[in-house]
Amino acid sequence: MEGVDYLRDERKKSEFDVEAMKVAWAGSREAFQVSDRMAKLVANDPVFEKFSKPTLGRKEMFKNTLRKAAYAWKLINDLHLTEEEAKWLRHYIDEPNYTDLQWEMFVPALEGQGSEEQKRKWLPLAQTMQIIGTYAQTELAHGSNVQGLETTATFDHETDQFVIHSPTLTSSKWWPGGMAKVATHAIVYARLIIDGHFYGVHGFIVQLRSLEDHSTLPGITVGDIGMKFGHGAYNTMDNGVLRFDRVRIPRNQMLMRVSQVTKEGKYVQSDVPRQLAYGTMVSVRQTIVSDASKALSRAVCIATRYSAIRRQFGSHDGGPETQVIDYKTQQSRLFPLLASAFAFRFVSEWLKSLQTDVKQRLEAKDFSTLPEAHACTAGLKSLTTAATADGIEECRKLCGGHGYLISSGLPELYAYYVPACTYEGENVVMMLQVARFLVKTVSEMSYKQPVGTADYLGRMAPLMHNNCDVQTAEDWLNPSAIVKAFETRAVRMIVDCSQRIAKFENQEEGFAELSTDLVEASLAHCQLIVVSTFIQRLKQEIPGKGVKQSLEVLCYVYALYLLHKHQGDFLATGYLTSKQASLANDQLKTLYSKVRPNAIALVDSFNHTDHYLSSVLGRYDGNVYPKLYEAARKDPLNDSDIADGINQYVQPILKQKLHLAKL
Ligand SMILES: CCCCC/C=C\C/C=C\C/C=C\CC/C=C/C(=O)SCCNC(=O)CCNC(=O)[C@H](O)C(C)(C)COP(=O)(O)OP(=O)(O)OC[C@H]1O[C@@H](n2cnc3c(N)ncnc32)[C@H](O)[C@@H]1OP(=O)(O)O
Ligand SMILES: Cc1cc2nc3c(=O)[nH]c(=O)nc-3n(C[C@H](O)[C@H](O)[C@H](O)COP(=O)(O)OP(=O)(O)OC[C@H]3O[C@@H](n4cnc5c(N)ncnc54)[C@H](O)[C@@H]3O)c2cc1C
Repeated sequence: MEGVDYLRDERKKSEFDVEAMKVAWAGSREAFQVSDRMAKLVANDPVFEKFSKPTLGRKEMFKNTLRKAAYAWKLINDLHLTEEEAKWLRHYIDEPNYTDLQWEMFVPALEGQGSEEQKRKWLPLAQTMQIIGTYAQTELAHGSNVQGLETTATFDHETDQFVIHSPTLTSSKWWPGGMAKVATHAIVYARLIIDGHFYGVHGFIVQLRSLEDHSTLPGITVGDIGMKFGHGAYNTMDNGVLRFDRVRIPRNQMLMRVSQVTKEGKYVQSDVPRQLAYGTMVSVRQTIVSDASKALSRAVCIATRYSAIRRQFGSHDGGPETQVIDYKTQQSRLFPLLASAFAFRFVSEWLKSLQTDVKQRLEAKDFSTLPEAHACTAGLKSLTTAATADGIEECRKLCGGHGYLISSGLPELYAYYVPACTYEGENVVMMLQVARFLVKTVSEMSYKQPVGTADYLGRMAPLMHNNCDVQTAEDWLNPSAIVKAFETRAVRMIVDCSQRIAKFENQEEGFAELSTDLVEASLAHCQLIVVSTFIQRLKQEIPGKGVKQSLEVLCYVYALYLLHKHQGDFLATGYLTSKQASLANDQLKTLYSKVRPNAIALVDSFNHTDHYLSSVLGRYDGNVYPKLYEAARKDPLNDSDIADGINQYVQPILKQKLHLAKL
């Protein structure tokens, strides 16, 4: 039997309706149709071919990506694609480039932080790509600490302009995507200075390049920061360095929704919180959570299909060896990742709806849910990107030696994905933001009832004193037992930290001293959100034979896997006995055997095309070995029998050996 037959047999074992599961994964039939249409459009167009990418040099690779981006823009216009379709099209092209910054950061920054007048002027230009923008916040010496940025924007009363300046080497903008070679404009974050007084960091629209010939404008020095981790992965992007030598911009190019500077040089703070200036980061963090489920599902799809094809050991009387997916150890590494992909998918949908709600409230000047939205996006961004990056690497290992080949698709995916743990808020820094929110919530509870994702903190008294009543492994198949365990663990960890901080004379010192425990407490809170969201999702109607039941199994796998992984927390907080933790682990193993017959169908439900996976190991048809062989044959080193350099550097050594032998 060949891999093709193995996957065919696997698909026959499925206990649920795969087409209905595709819809559940996508969120709705309409969402499925849009993404499916765009996936096929990209997969079937030779312009978007990407198998040659690993063999290209940096310049060729960059140019190739520009070509694809230009062609994609043409398609978007020629085919009158909707915003949603265009987003999926870019996603499936699967090559980081300047348009990510244009659509995910530059346009949202204008929308979220521009005044109505500024939006009227700049948005049509950006939305039609008459200008191309980037988001220039991070500097050589400061990224996480936004208030520590050094670039200055000094108001000049006489000319009614701001003077944008890089006073030091360390103030050079460093990292912004698309900035080195493509962006014509940037939203530059700088210290606003009026009459020698510092008014905080604000965003300014600055033109970098001529719209006529693309040359850099006077006073601007811009370039690429150099090659990044992984060959093809993120090197299609021109992350840049940028310096300003007293570049002048009109006053009305400071983003003025949150605060304004008048012609007279007066600083006016609107009646909106200053944190709204960080709004772009909040919205992109939500997109990053959604992207995590896509990246993880991609890696899991490859590792699962390959695990069903790969056979090692266990052959009796010349029969076939065991499929590696049947090893319990393989299942215990793979199936929690499969469950995590679904968990992240559902939590990202929930986060999107939370954000829509916050946006509507902000328009009505209700800022009450902003801190929670910030904590949720920061925390979930951190949780999902860390788990996804680790998960991709685990999938690579699950594929044994072949996982290390570029043709497996996994090394490139990892290298492309792993910076998500750093960009848009370094993950530990983000978890500390969650901790601030939680500690503050606890400290305010005497006069303010916690709501939303923190509402369980308001049920502190019972949660602090109850004990788990699970007695059998079966008892763990109960959503309320699971939620209670996660709530109790989180509440006890948060309260413990809060009480210990309170003992410090200086609360900031206490926070710093306890920061490692606080990060763990924040993780517990975020895991509770993901688990609860999964459970809530299952309370909704989910059509299709066996779909809900399969998702229920995955939900339990996700929750009990976390419980097992963090059993130290659960035991230390005293809610569980070691017997109950061990029962959870027993149940987890039973659940793996329920996932097993459905594993291939579950990864088929992601609806990933072979083009998107770009993996010989993860091919839909399972024809792995012939295609691996074929891919290897195509390596440039195999172009000729005697490679360049052999005659020059190897033959002389061999000949020298002969000479020595004669002596
Ligand atoms: C193409 C491949 C990628 C595909 C990925 C797919 C999708 C993604 C799409 C696009 C991305 C594409 C490429 C990636 C591009 C990357 C871009 C970037 O990385 S841009 C730069 C991002 N930089 C950061 O995220 C910096 C992180 N730092 C911060 O956010 C802040 O400095 C920090 C750490 C929050 C601290 O801020 P500071 O003002 O000093 O705050 P305080 O600690 O004093 O807090 C004051 C209060 O404000 C609250 N706060 C902070 N932030 C927010 C916020 N965003 N919203 C609301 N409230 C906020 C904070 O909690 C404090 O509240 P209290 O006073 O305690 O109540
Ligand atoms: C691929 C990529 C693309 C990017 N694109 C952009 C872009 O388009 N625009 C842009 O402006 N920026 C961009 N960035 C920059 C990115 O946003 C920053 O790198 C990120 O915010 C982290 O900041 P940092 O580099 O200063 O890390 P640092 O803050 O220096 O982190 C270094 C270490 O210090 C720790 N640390 C920092 N502060 C604390 C603290 N208070 N408590 C405890 N530990 C702490 C961190 O946990 C980390 O371990 C990009 C970065 C990458 C990698």
